[in-house]
Amino acid sequence: MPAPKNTFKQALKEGHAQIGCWVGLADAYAAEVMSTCGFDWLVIDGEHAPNDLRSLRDQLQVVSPSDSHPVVRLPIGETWMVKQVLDAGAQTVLIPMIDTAEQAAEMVRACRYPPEGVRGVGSSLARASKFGEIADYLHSANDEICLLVQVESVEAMDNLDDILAVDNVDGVFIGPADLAASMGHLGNANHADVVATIEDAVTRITKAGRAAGILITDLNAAKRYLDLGATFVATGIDVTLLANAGRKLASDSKALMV
Ligand SMILES: O=C(O)C(=O)C[C@H](O)[C@@H](O)CO
Repeated sequence: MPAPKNTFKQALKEGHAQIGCWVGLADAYAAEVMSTCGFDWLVIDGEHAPNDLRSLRDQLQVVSPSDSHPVVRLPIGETWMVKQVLDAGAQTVLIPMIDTAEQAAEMVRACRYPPEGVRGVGSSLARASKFGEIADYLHSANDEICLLVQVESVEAMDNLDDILAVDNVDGVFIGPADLAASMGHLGNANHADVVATIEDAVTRITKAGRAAGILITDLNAAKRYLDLGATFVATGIDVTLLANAGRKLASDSKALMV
């Protein structure tokens, strides 16, 4: 029995657009709620949400059985972190702050067992292999891992063509907030220069035959990027959805007393 088919990776290969959402409440119960919403993918955020390996695992356990594909974002691109989350059962990883082709190549190696890579062998202990039940996991896992790298700096944009030339990078995600900060527009991802850079990057990624992704909560902008060829587009954040809905209800409710 081989490693489970990564249907998200397959969808990106076939150019089928996937709509996703950020999951930052760092709680399995909340992640399970989000997995019932109908998103094609959910980012279990280990970078900006208060997650650790156990909470990432817990959320993988509740999201994996759903129709929403779990994508685990690491805090940073460290080989040992990739090893741990892949063993915990993540099949798709999102690596932030990738600025060079060398960094991207290092993450490719981290995702793959030897001889193609350096992923440590511990499948007999790993949830990924169903604790050894998947007898052929070691020889089938590489092809079912989906590596998404984030380009979100001026340096990354300068190096984008080199990053796109790295084999076995399955998708390139643009981080608008960090890109804006890197461009000198901290907090203003809607700045015309930032938007122009994003549109250029989506076009270049798509022309290179790679999957382009982004997180953008403005649905008009999301449509624009989908039209430019982006195929993994997240349009919301659970934390923001909850906070904004709560604030509006509190305000509307208090208005009843005026
Ligand atoms: O830079 C970005 O934008 C992203 O990478 C997404 C953010 O990290 C996400 O937390 C929303 O702000």
